[in-house]
Amino acid sequence: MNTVIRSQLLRFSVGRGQQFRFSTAAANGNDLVIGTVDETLGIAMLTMNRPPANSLSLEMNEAICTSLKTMESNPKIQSVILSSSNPKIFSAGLDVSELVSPHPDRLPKFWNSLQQLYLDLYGSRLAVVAAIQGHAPAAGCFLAMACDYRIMSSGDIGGEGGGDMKKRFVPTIGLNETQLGIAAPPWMGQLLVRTIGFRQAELALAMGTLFPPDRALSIGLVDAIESEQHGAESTIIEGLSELLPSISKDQASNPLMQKAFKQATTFAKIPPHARVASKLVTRQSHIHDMIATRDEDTAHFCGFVTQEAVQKNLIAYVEAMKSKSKKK
Ligand SMILES: CCCCC/C=C\C/C=C\CC/C=C/CC(=O)SCCNC(=O)CCNC(=O)[C@H](O)C(C)(C)COP(=O)(O)OP(=O)(O)OC[C@H]1O[C@@H](n2cnc3c(N)ncnc32)[C@H](O)[C@@H]1OP(=O)(O)O
Repeated sequence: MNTVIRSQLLRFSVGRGQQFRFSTAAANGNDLVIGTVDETLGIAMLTMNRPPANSLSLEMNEAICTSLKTMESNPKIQSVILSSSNPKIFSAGLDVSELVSPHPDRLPKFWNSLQQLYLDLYGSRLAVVAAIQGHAPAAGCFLAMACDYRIMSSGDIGGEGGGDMKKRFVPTIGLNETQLGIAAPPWMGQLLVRTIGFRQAELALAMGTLFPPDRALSIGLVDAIESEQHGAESTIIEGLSELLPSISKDQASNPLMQKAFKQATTFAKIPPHARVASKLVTRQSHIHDMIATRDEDTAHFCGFVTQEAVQKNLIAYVEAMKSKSKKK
């Protein structure tokens, strides 16, 4: 957590399938985010790459924002696929270690970076397609909701275990904050209301419901579900392989990724001014409300998270998470 990460754009080359990367001084030496662009098709791919769970730290939030802004600054790019290098986790939401015994200077900075991520993603001029291959709890769900289109994996046989005892892998999505003893911030909760409607959101927020793919589809939390059983070589779509970063090349025959690619291509063909104007019609008021209450929201968050009772819940939650992971 104390590792200082320099997030700096090293190389941004455009053209078919060329990549740009973020240099990070993280202990594991990994790039937090990998971006690729294809100017001919007008689409880009932003792959989250923060093992083990793509949780959102201050540096991760900033890396996503910087990457998105860089893509936006290229007038030839109209849409972007937001994906994960982890085939089972889209994003596990906020990095809980940012919330436990937080440093008083870092906590507001962290929250500001999340607010900025919301503003940049929800208000992006680009059409963003979320390729949700795995779990998307809490702020992972928020990330997906801030996109323009969501495609979720239907889950598959053979996700875990081996031989005849293979278990079915079923990813889930939702704002489960109440299960952690915290509440989703108002703007995040409102995003759920805007996505699935008042009553469904009211219930889901109170219960902290994590929805499996079929339920997420039926309530409109995602727009499509797709199997991840890789198709035959012949079903490979031109351009996708080049757009995938080198760590995800095996995803070219993944039907979910193919669907995301087709959707991004469709978005890229819509006259951009009309598409962006229509996006503002539905999103501008929510963005303005958030900006107007931003400082208040930060103060509220910092006050809420540092309460003794909340810290106690969070510590117990993190311990349970770690012991579950150790038992595997
Ligand atoms: C009344 C007034 C209200 C006002 C409100 C005002 C302000 C609001 C206040 C607070 C709002 C705060 C908002 C919070 C939103 C959030 O996002 S909180 C984070 C919530 N995230 C979760 O709960 C997810 C936890 N993780 C999981 O459930 C699972 O890991 C998974 C994603 C389903 C994946 O499961 P799987 O079995 O595949 O993997 P593991 O569990 O073994 O995990 C692997 C590895 O990853 C680490 N990890 C997982 N999640 C996180 C995380 N969120 N942060 C950090 N690290 C995480 C896990 O520990 C394992 O690591 P390892 O032990 O090193 O292997």
